[in-house]
Amino acid sequence: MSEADILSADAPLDLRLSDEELEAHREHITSFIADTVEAAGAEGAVIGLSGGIDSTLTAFLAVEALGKENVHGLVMPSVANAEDMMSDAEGVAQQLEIAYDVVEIQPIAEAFFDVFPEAADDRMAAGNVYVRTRGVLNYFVANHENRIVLGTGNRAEAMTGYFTKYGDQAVDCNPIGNLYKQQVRQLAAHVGVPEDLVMQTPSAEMWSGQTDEAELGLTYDVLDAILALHVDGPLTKSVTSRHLGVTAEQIDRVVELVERSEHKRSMPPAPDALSL
Ligand SMILES: Nc1ncnc2c1ncn2[C@@H]1O[C@H](COP(=O)(O)OP(=O)(O)OC[C@H]2O[C@@H]([n+]3cccc(C(=O)O)c3)[C@H](O)[C@@H]2O)[C@@H](O)[C@H]1O
Ligand SMILES: Nc1ncnc2c1ncn2[C@@H]1O[C@H](COP(=O)(O)OP(=O)(O)OP(=O)(O)O)[C@@H](O)[C@H]1O
Ligand SMILES: [Mg+2]
Repeated sequence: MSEADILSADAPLDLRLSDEELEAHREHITSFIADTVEAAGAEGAVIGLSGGIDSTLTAFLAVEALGKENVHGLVMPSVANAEDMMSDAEGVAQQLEIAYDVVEIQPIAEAFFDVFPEAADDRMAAGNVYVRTRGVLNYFVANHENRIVLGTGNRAEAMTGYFTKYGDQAVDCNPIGNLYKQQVRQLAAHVGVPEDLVMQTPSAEMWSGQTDEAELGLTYDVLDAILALHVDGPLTKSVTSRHLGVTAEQIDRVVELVERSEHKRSMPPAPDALSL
């Protein structure tokens, strides 16, 4: 989009896609999933189901792309998960009629906590253990069943580094990785995800009461708009601030999140080869 198009839009925070655009995304993403599975010579996909909107939408699209018999869901509760989220996750698997397992990860995480008890009280370090444990289990099943692991990361999370390095980002592909969070909700509603799941408060559930927006210090509407118009788009900081009605500090915060998380989006670096 050009700067003139952006500035003439009525609702600056609204990254709404038309029905035609949503349908194009649906077809593009389902083809992507089918092609990725085929290119891997795999027989289907594994996906972690949290009851949240990212995994629910990805599961809906995966079933459309691969057929329900080729998607295996894993629901992996820890003590940090709300019970209603876990029953929502099972409800998604049941609605889609896919095979799924419920794997309690608390005992696995406790084995890690026991060997470094001093780290177990650090909620971020401990929360990342839950996330990485789920990644290990996804690959355990994928290796055994010749499946690929579907990631559920969206564009706002990828750009801000709002994921656990080698945790929920340790996947084979991210079908919704180019959609901002608002667009994830729109596409979810479009493909028939139940309304209560579409409107759920986003949470990583690494500790009780965690929410994405409180931790990020930004709502997804503001975050998406700053990413789309300023970081991905052509608007300068001052034009973005005036156009969106956001503060310079909010823009600085987003830019800082993007810059600080560069290491999460690239392969681990090594020094240049020395020719001796
Ligand atoms: N500049 C740099 N160059 C190379 N490596 C660097 C680095 N800075 C940190 N690191 C490494 O990265 C580690 C920190 O990264 P990491 O382990 O990911 O941990 P961290 O980024 O501190 O925490 C993960 C964040 O993602 C959020 N999250 C996680 C999982 C799911 C979701 C969700 O939305 O569902 C959200 C979570 O709430 C938290 O804000 C450091 O311990 C260090 O090993
Ligand atoms: N308890 C869980 N069981 C299985 N998978 C999980 C669980 N918690 C998280 N995951 C996986 O980690 C992914 C990242 O979590 P994230 O919170 O970003 O997405 P979400 O829960 O699907 O959506 P939302 O952002 O609305 O909370 C999930 O999409 C899911 O694949
Ligand atoms: Mg979640």
